[in-house]
Order: sequence, then structure tokens, then C-alpha cells
Amino acid sequence: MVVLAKGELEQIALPAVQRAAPPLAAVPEVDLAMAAANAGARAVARACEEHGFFKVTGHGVPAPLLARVEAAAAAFFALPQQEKEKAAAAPGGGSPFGYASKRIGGNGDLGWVEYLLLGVSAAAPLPAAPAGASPCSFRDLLDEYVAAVRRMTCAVLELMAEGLGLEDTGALARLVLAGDSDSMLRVNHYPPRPEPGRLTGFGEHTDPQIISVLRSNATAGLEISLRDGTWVAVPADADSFFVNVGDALQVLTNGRFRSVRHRVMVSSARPRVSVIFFGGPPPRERLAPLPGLLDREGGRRRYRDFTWREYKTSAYRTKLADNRLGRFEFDTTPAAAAAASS
Ligand SMILES: O=C(O)CCC(=O)C(=O)O
Ligand SMILES: [Fe+2]
Repeated sequence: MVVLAKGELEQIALPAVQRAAPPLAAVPEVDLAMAAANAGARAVARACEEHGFFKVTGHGVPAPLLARVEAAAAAFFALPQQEKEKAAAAPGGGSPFGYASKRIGGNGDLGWVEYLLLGVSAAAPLPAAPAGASPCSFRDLLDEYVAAVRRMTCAVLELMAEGLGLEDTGALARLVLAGDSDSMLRVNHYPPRPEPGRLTGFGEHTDPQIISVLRSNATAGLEISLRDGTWVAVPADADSFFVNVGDALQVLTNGRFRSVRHRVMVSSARPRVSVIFFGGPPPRERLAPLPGLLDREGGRRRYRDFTWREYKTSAYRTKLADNRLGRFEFDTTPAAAAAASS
């Protein structure tokens, strides 16, 4: 069981962010069922440029499946602490996967959250249920969920590619569908706040992968940062999904799509449960602007070439709130340009 050291809860409480953020007035929204008829690709591209964030309705993921996953997640987190700890990663084993409480990543970040992180590569067969185990285990259910969400994610990625004007509209979806794509699923549980006020559930950060697809129960808490740095609250909507542009997609679009900075603040007396599918590329994949994008931007690249594996190695050494892409960016300041030409 994780016992917070004296002073750690104060870190989660972060007195600087006690004020509630105003709600995001108009959440960009795309109805997948109507996207073809409704210029959905353009709407998706606009939302990715402006916010790096939008809501998906008409997603086709069956409501009963969403309800089963939500109930199973709630049941898992209601288990005695010792039982949950059995699913924790082996200490010092180098794997980020498993159950964890309060500690996010390996570099001292803390949040009012417990979670389960799973690797879900596209090629991994559904794991066979051990003899005698219930055929409807939580893991099997999550695999069923991932299959449905991955299908929907691919439709969204095709709309993004179309909205970018790419000739190859499958270019992004193929990265997430590749057999060795580095995708993950995170199930977060934010217990009700222990006392009135606001706690940091999940500190501000950008997601590293190409795309994150989130669904939560009806408890709010997610906030995003607008271009001017203002934080706004995203009203909960348990019937819809929310999409974040991740760092890898910002690089693949040479900065045209914005990897959205977001966080979760806990201020409710009800628990928040969220499930997030992170669609990542294969580890060997070289992240560079997609073919056709540079021609329209004067051929100037914002980032140097790097593989997804290199990026992850570098990202695992950083704190949650760090700008992890900074070290891959070309310096385009006038001083750097002058130095390069001298
Ligand atoms: O739990 C949420 O609502 C969002 C959490 C998040 O941003 C993440 O797990 O990357
Ligand atoms: Fe995130």
C-alpha cells in the first residue's frame, strides 16, 4: 500500500491552482457517423490546429460495452489495496505497465489518482484466459474495448489525414495499426476529493503518442490549456469520446497540429473513472513531417529526425510537465540563423 510521506499531499494540492477554470465555451465536435457528408475532415483539422482537442460523437462504440468497462474498472479499483498491488509492475523491472497509485512516471510526479497501464500492441493476440478463470476477465473486456476503440481511432486518423490534404489518407492510421505499434491503455480512477477544494489528479502534460482517445464517466475534471495559456474545463460527457493530439502527431504534421497541454483537477465528491487509448507508432518509426506537408510550408522543418524509441527514451527521463519536444526542435531564432550562416 502506498502511504504518502508528510508533505506529499500538499504537493498534490498545489495551492496555486485553487481557482476553478471556466468551462470551454464551444467544445469542437465531430459526428463520425455524419463526417463524410458534413465536411468532417476539415472540422477535424481545424480543431487539431486550434486546440489539439475535440469531441467525437457518432463513434459506433456500443454503449453497453462502455457501461461494462466502466463497471469493471470501478470494481477493480474497489478491491482491497493489497489485491490491486498484485497487478503492480515489479519494482526496478523497467516496465511502466501495471497498477500504480499517486506516483505518475518515475520522476517524482504525484497526483490524486490510481491507475492501471497496459501495453496493447495491435498484433498481440487476445490473451487466453487461464484455466478456471472467468472468461469475462477484466483484461479480456479491455481487449474487446481496445479493438472497438482502435477501429474508431483509425477512422479519426483518416479524417485527420484528409483534413491535412494528404494524398495518402491511410498514412496516419497505418502507424497505429502496424503489428508492432506502441500503443497503451490507461484506466484512471480519481477518488473523491478528501476535503472541499481542488487537488491535482493528473498534473499538466502533453501526451507523447500520435493520438489519445479518452472516455470518462459523468464526473468532470479534465482541463485543457488554450493557445494563450488559459486553462478551461471540459464538461464531462460519458456518451462521447475526447481526442487529444499527441507530441508524435505534432511532429508528423511539422507543428501544424498542436499537442494539447491538459490536466485533471479533482474537486468532486464523486469518483472520476477515465479510460484512455494512446495510439503510438512502432518503436523503429522515424518521426518526420508526412510526405506532401512540407511542400506547402516552404520546406522548412521544425524538428530534426528521430525515432519513436529515441523520443521515448528521452521522455522517460523528464518530469510530467516538461516540454519533451524542445530538445528535438531546430533553433530557428534569428541569432541561430546568423550563427549557421557565419
Ligand atoms: O484521466 C483523464 O481524464 C486524463 C488523464 C491523462 O491525461 C492521461 O492519462 O494522460
Ligand atoms: Fe494525458
